[in-house]
Amino acid sequence: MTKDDHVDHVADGVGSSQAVSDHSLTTASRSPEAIDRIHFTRSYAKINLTLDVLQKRPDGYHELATIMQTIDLYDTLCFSLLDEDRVSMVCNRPELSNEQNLVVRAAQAIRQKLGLTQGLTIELNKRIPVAAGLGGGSSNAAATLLALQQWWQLPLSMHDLWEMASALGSDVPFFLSGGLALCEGRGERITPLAPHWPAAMRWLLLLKPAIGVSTATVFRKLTATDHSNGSWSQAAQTALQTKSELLPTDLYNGLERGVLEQYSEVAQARAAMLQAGAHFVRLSGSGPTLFTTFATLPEAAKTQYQLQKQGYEVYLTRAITTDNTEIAYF
Ligand SMILES: C[C@@](CO)(OP(=O)(O)O)[C@H](O)COP(=O)(O)OP(=O)(O)OC[C@H]1O[C@@H](n2ccc(N)nc2=O)[C@H](O)[C@@H]1O
Ligand SMILES: Nc1ncnc2c1ncn2[C@@H]1O[C@H](COP(=O)(O)OP(=O)(O)O)[C@@H](O)[C@H]1O
Repeated sequence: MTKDDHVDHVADGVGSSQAVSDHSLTTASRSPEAIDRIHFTRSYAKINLTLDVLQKRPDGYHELATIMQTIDLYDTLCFSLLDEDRVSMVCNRPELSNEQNLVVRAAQAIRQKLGLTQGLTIELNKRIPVAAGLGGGSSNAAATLLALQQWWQLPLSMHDLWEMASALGSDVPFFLSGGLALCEGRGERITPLAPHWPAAMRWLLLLKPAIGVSTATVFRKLTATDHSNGSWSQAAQTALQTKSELLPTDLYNGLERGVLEQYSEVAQARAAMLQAGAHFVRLSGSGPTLFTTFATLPEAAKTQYQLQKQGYEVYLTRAITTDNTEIAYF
C-alpha cells in the first residue's frame, strides 16, 4: 500500500481524509513548474515498549536497552529547492522555526558532508506532540536524511546515514529503518525485530498530559531500583520472536516510577486511563505521554471518548512498519 492509498486509518483521531489532504494542501498553491521542485515525505512517531536503564557512562549518558515501535502518528515535511546556498525552514509551531531545528541540522549535515551548495526550504507540519517521549524531532531528522538521499540520488551508504543520524541524536538512527527494533547503547545500536505485532495489542491509545518533562531531570532522579540489566528488553525480544506475542506484563519502562512520582499530572492521567477502561498503562520514553493497547476498535474508541470528554489530549493509532515510501500495518 502506498501513502496515497492509505486512507483508512484513524491515527490521532483526525479521520480518514487527512492522509490524502496532506498532499493536496502542499500542492494547492503551486504551479506545475514549482511542483517539480518539491519533495514530500511523512515522519512517524514511536513508542517505547520496553526501556531498561543500565549503568551511567563516563559521557554522562546512561546505557539503554529499549524496544521501539513506529506508529501511525506523523508529521509532514515538504522540501522545496531554493536558488540560494542556505537552508531555511518554516513550521506550524513558530517556536520550532529556527536553525536549531533538527530538520535544518540534518539537511546541513548532508550538504556539508557532500559539499553541496543546493539550497532548500523545509516546511514542517507538526502533528506529533513536541517533547512528549514520542521521538518527533528525531523522526523528522531521519526523514530529512532519507528524503534528500532519495530525492537527490545521493552517493551515501546506509553507514554514512547512520553516522550522521547518530551525531544528530540518540533516537535518530532508529528512525532510519523504523518498524520494531531493539535499540542499545544510547540508541545507536539497532537490531531490527521481525514484524510480529500481537493481535491483542492491535489498537494503541496514547494520552499526552498537558505538561513538559525534563529528560535530564528524569535521568538525574533515578534510584538504584530503577536500573536493570537489559533483561526486560531481552525477554520481550524473545517473546516477540518465538511466540509472536507480547503481554502487558512484558512491557516496562525504568523511567516511569520517577516520572509518576515527580509529576502528579502524569499520575492523575494514568489513573484516568485505568478508570476509563485501560487494562494497563505504560510511559513512552521519558514521557509524559502514556499509552495502553486494545484488541478491538470499539473498546479503544470507548476509552478514547471517555478521556476526551475529560479534556485529555488523546490519540488512537496503530503500530506500523515503513520504509519511508510504503506503510503497512501489523
Ligand atoms: C530516553 C529516550 C528514549 O527514547 O527518551 P525520549 O527522548 O524518547 O523521551 C531517549 O533516549 C532520550 O535521548 P536524548 O534525546 O539523547 O536525550 P536528551 O534530551 O539529549 O538528554 C538530556 C539529558 O538526559 C540524560 N540522558 C539522556 C539519555 C540517556 N540515554 N541517558 C541520559 O543520562 C543526560 O543527562 C542528557 O544530557
Ligand atoms: N523537528 C523538531 N520537532 C520537535 N522538536 C524539535 C525539532 N527540532 C528540534 N526540536 C527540539 O527537540 C526537543 C525534543 O522534542 P521531541 O523530539 O518532540 O521530543 P522527545 O525527545 O521527547 O521525543 C523539543 O523541545 C525541541 O526544542
